[in-house]
Amino acid sequence: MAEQLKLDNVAVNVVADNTVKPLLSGIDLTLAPGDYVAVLGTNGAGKSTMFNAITGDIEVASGTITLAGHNITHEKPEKRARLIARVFQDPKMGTAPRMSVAENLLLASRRGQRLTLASRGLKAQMAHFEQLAAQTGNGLEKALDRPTESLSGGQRQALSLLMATLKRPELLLLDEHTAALDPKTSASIMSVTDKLVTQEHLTCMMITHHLEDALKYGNRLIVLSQGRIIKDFNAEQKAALTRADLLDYFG
Ligand SMILES: Nc1ncnc2c1ncn2[C@@H]1O[C@H](COP(=O)(O)OP(=O)(O)OP(=O)(O)O)[C@@H](O)[C@H]1O
Repeated sequence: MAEQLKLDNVAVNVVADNTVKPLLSGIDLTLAPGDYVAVLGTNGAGKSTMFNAITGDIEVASGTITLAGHNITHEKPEKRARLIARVFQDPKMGTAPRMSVAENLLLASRRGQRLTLASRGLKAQMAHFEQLAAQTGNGLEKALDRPTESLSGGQRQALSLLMATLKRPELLLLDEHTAALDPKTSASIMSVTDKLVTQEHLTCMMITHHLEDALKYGNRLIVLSQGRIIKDFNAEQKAALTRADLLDYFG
């Protein structure tokens, strides 16, 4: 199997009150290119810590992390950010508030390059940005000149997703990215997410507490508990799962 992401026996510890507390232990996970994995687990199970270990926001105590053929285990987060895009729960996290939607998209299109906001560059890209924004189905294309702080949470999260995927990431990490949205907006952001991930065949992990979304989207589903992966369902097994099966893991 081709390997896009491989976590090999990854452990993460923190020291609190002079004792070592394991946050992640023995994490083994291999994703093929295009794998789209729902990540479930109770509060505190270690889901965000696993993402932090991959992005370098927390150091691993042992084990190795390989992404697209690069051993990134000890690389700085800034360097990994060229390969990894992450969308957070808070719509304010992903965008620069005073800059317009189009300027944010231009920045995202130049991720990893030197930043110059030449208006010529912006003009040349406007038609492309309009087309991209229209895909999200929430009027974002009519707001290209507006500062992102004036957008709705849903529009802002749609923009965060476009920015995360504009320059194809080797890995897309979605960290409860619909949790702060109302049910209708959340459903619409999930459908944009699904379109972007499947059309572009992106390798993606999505933390969610919405069991329906975990069942509906993606070709794999993993469950974390107490810092370990306790279940890894493939597409066939996932298709046979029910909400009740998943609820058992939250007992
Ligand atoms: N930097 C840190 N220092 C100390 N403890 C931490 C640190 N980061 C996470 N933890 C602890 O590790 C455990 C796992 O946290 P994590 O945020 O990964 O859980 P989670 O599965 O994402 O939970 P949630 O669903 O609530 O977001 C929690 O008990 C948390 O308090």
